[in-house]
Amino acid sequence: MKLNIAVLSGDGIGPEVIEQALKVVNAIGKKYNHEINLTHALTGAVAIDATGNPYPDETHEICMQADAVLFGAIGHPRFDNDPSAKVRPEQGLLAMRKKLGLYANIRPTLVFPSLLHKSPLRRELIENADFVCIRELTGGIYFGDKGRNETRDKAWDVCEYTKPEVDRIVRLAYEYAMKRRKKLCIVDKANVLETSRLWREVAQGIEKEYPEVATEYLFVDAAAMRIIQWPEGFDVMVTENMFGDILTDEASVISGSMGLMPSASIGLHTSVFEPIHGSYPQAAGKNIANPLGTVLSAAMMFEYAFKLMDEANEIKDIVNKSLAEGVVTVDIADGGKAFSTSEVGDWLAAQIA
Ligand SMILES: NC(=O)c1ccc[n+]([C@@H]2O[C@H](COP(=O)([O-])OP(=O)(O)OC[C@H]3O[C@@H](n4cnc5c(N)ncnc54)[C@H](O)[C@@H]3O)[C@@H](O)[C@H]2O)c1
Ligand SMILES: CC(C)[C@H](C(=O)O)[C@@H](O)C(=O)O
Ligand SMILES: [Mg+2]
Repeated sequence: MKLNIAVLSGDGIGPEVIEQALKVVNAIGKKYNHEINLTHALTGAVAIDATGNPYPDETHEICMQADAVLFGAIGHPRFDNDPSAKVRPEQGLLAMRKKLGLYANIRPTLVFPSLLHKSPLRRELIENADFVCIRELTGGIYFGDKGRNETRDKAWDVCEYTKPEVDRIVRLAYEYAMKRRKKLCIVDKANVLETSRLWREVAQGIEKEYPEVATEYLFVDAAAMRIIQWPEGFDVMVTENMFGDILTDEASVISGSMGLMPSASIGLHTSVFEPIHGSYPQAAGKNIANPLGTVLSAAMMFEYAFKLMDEANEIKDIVNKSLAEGVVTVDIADGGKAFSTSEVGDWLAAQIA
């Protein structure tokens, strides 16, 4: 098969983790006889430096033409520490999500048997945890009107959702739950927010169409608690944009490292596959970042974008093998030998060959 992949490495550790994922993608391509065509494009701080725009039109065109996008991470401390910056790397990520219509961000919480000891949560609490957060990705407070008054001593970010936006993501979550253990938790703040009351109203209508699915409604504060108190109680969770952002970083603690968590963003145009972590600037250029979240995002790309399950499963298997054999970066080395980012990538690719 011909697989045309747009590669947006971005900033910080982005290029380092993407390089490892590409070693794996190329090895899989070779083994399974796929023609892998990679087109690299700029986004984030590097795109601002080169073009003034964090998501240039040319990058968007490349993404639109591709079969899938593999995305590293964006963000740079020089913007994080400058509240008055007019253009920011994060705007590039948001523009990409909006322009590609990526309304559903699928973030599985992965529990690896060989890493149970790395989680701050007790083994018996997490060993059976297996849930997926479906995060709405193109609406809410991220995309509403934002601004300052003339004297710049008042600021606002408006949270908005329309019925069709809620309808499509809740339906997607129900369909997802139907293929799993048929449990759906709808996370909102309907006791306070009007947008959440719209979510609940829409969800209650759709709930009737899925009598086989056990539906539960939780307020986001209670959900945050439940994630660490009883994670195995969840199967599929669906929530709005910002709640999903925060809850999935929290859930990454269960797996043992933020560097392990993959995601798939799907919607109207080309799907994007990216780890949930950021550009981790403290580690940039040091060859220490964990590449497995990006490698597992590549596995999700084979599964969701190309429907190539053998390839996806082989990637997941070799990641499990690397964890079991201790071929891991410092964040999960647990005092044992820590391999560099590139050594882990080389090892994974060599297993496939
Ligand atoms: N999707 C994205 O591109 C994305 C996501 C989150 C944050 N950001 C941006 O990244 C920059 C840094 O943000 P931050 O520090 O809040 O979040 P971050 O995810 O970059 O890092 C938070 C912490 O997670 C751990 N971590 C993250 N990635 C890791 C990896 N691959 N291996 C091992 N440990 C890892 C580290 O302990 C790190 O200190 C900011 O500019 C932010 O806007 C981008
Ligand atoms: C960098 C930021 C805009 C982004 C988000 O909040 O969506 C990030 O935290 C993520 O989770 O992908
Ligand atoms: Mg985030």
